[in-house]
Amino acid sequence: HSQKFWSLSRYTKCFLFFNFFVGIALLGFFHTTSKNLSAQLLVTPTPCHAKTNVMFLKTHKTASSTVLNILFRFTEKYNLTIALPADQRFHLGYPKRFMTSFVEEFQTKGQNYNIMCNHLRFNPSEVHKVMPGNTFYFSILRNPIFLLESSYVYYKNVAPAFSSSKDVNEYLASPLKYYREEDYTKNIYAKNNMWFDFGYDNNAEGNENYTQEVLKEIEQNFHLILIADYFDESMILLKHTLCWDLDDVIYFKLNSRSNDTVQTLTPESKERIKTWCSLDWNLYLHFNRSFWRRIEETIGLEELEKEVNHLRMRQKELMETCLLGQEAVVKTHIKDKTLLPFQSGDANILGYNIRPDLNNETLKNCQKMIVPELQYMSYLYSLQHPHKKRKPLDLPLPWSSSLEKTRVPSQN
Ligand SMILES: Nc1ncnc2c1ncn2[C@@H]1O[C@H](COP(=O)(O)OS(=O)(=O)O)[C@@H](OP(=O)(O)O)[C@H]1O
Repeated sequence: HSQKFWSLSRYTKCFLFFNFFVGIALLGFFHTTSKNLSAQLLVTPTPCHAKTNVMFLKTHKTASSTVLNILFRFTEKYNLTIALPADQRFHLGYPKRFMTSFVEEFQTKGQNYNIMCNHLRFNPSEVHKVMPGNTFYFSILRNPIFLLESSYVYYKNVAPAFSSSKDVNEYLASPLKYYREEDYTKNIYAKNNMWFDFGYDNNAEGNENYTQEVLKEIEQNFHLILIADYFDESMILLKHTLCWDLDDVIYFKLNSRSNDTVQTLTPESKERIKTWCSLDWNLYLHFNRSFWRRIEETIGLEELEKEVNHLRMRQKELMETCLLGQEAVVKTHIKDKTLLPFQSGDANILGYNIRPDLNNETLKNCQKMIVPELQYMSYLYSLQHPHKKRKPLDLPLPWSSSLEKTRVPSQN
């Protein structure tokens, strides 16, 4: 064969060589194209279904009211059922460990709730009786340094450890002077409050074995732990994990304070919080690490940044549409008193004013983004339990004045 080939004319040989190289080039082209195609098929996410059975453990002073508002709006948008506090209660029995009897109509509804998200102290066996088997469990943590300062101001009149000290720095200089374990139920805000909310002993000795065991248990009970200090990143991770739309996690920051009611922690105080609240500190460090690991393994940092930017753009757009002045205002500047957030301790909790020129539909959507927790919960309660006595809330609700005509919980 090789002899035959060499006896061919120069032109024929050139022609054959040319064909040979074109063939190789085409082969290479099709090979890479098909490789790209199959790679594309591999990375194209299989279409997912939005998860609608969700339990959120609402921890204290961790941006959890903002998450609650997101979940309340989601409940309404998809016509879901929600496990709300029974009778005249505003919480699901907190600080008692959760019991099914704290839920309105549990006896008749059984395991037929989609959402549960009001304050409760976690108690897995009882929570599991209320929520369906395929429920998604998540919660949120905040850096204990900022959390403790926020709690100090907000629970100043509730926790004896706080009310008996002058300010947060004085408290942290010698907490044992003010913190008495006998005041157990009222002092929960003054030491390892997140640990307590997850159902554990906030006064426990934090040895390595015990801490690791608790962390493992929390990992088994919860599918996701968000971090309030990276709230927007948390919302993107939540959206991806639950297969929700971007608009489902757009929010306005709720329950924040005026700057003049924020106390400045000294560097020493900041260090002391790490030891005084060492259980919470370890909890935070552990889940902050797993939060970022999860992001890297799923969304990736580059995509995360893109989506966080989208979220902020959409949030800005909605703030321009909805809000007068486009920012939170102090309580005395809130014009519509039905939108006044609950005030507590030394904190001046901020609220919002809605633009006066909105059409009905937009007005309603905007109001839902800023209506404070107690008002929104009472509204959902009267919708889901129309035959029950209304929650004892003084404030009529902006979009259903006929439903709401009852009295306020006392403000301290
Ligand atoms: N989106 C977002 N990002 C970051 N931080 C936020 C957000 N929303 C609320 N917050 C801050 O969370 C604090 C209120 O927490 P909670 O709503 O959990 O409080 S409560 O326990 O329900 O009373 C409160 O903290 P402080 O202002 O330090 O008190 C809020 O400012």
